[in-house]
Amino acid sequence: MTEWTILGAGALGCVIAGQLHQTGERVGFMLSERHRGHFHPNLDLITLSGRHQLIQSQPRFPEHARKVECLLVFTKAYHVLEALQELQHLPKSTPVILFNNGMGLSEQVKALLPDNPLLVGVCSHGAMKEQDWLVRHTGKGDTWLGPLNEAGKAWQHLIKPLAKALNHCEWSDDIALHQRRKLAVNAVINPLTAQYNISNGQLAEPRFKEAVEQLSDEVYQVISNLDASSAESREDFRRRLAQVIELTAANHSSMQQDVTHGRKSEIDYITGYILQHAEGIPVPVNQQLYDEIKNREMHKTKLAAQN
Ligand SMILES: NC(=O)C1=CN([C@@H]2O[C@H](COP(=O)(O)OP(=O)(O)OC[C@H]3O[C@@H](n4cnc5c(N)ncnc54)[C@H](OP(=O)(O)O)[C@@H]3O)[C@@H](O)[C@H]2O)C=CC1
Ligand SMILES: CC(C)(CO)C(=O)C(=O)O
Repeated sequence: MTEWTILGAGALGCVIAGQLHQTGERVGFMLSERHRGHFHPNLDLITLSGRHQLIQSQPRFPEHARKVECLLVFTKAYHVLEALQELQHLPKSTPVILFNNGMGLSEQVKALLPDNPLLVGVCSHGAMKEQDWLVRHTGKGDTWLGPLNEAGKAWQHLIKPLAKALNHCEWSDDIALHQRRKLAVNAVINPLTAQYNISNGQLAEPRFKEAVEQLSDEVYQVISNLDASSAESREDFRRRLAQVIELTAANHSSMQQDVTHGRKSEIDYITGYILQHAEGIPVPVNQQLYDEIKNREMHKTKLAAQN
């Protein structure tokens, strides 16, 4: 049986590890330097039903990379390249699956790991880290898996154990389509909730109607222009967006949480991707939100450096 190595033992990585462990899969964590020399308790996962599930796992560090059989990457988008670069002994035959939100990393990962089978996972489960090694599964979702390069196409069979563990996992030869659709939703919900410091559900209030409409129109135009042949209709996009807002109404988006806690956000890979691919389509609301969130990040970094 293949062992799944989770690179990025944060909220989502721990939830997926817990789900895999529950169905009898072998799971290991590849940890960051921050954890070296520290005590590693068992992972405590609070399931959707509120039960505590303790997961025993062998901690690994980059020098153990040659033993990795299948690598699932759950770091934030801005840590993916750095985290992969540390795994110098990763076998060329090991499949690597990227689960980060946002887009714009594919070409750099392909250049970094030209021989490995590369895949993308698009996952809409919800997860929240309550403290180190205490993680809550906050919502069930779908998972799509697909190839990022030619070698990745041979790994379709991975969907079977993933579907068993995660409730749903389907293969898509056009995984970029699923990435773009998720990006479009994130590009509306995340920066607005971060900027106004609100929960996802508050976006449905009348005071945000105009902002949501303007931003979703800009995002829709840019995303549909990327591949007109697979574009959904504007109405379908609006319906899907409203559904996510409703289903995650009580949640705070990842960007809202990052910005309020003074952490770096994934804005460069979400709104930044929209700005980079606008190709002449006017995107003033995206630009304004991008500038404001980047300013706040810069201000927090300066304050942290002074302290
Ligand atoms: N949380 C969610 O509900 C969802 C998240 N996503 C996406 O999944 C990705 C992960 O999100 P989330 O789990 O919330 O993020 P977290 O910040 O909770 O977890 C990221 C983890 O990556 C670890 N990490 C960073 N650099 C390295 C490294 N060099 N080596 C090993 N580990 C490293 C961090 O380690 P440490 O801090 O311990 O050093 C941290 O534990 C993001 O792209 C997010 O947008 C997608 C869908 C839902
Ligand atoms: C779907 C959404 C907006 C749920 O909060 C999300 O993916 C995120 O917060 O990054």
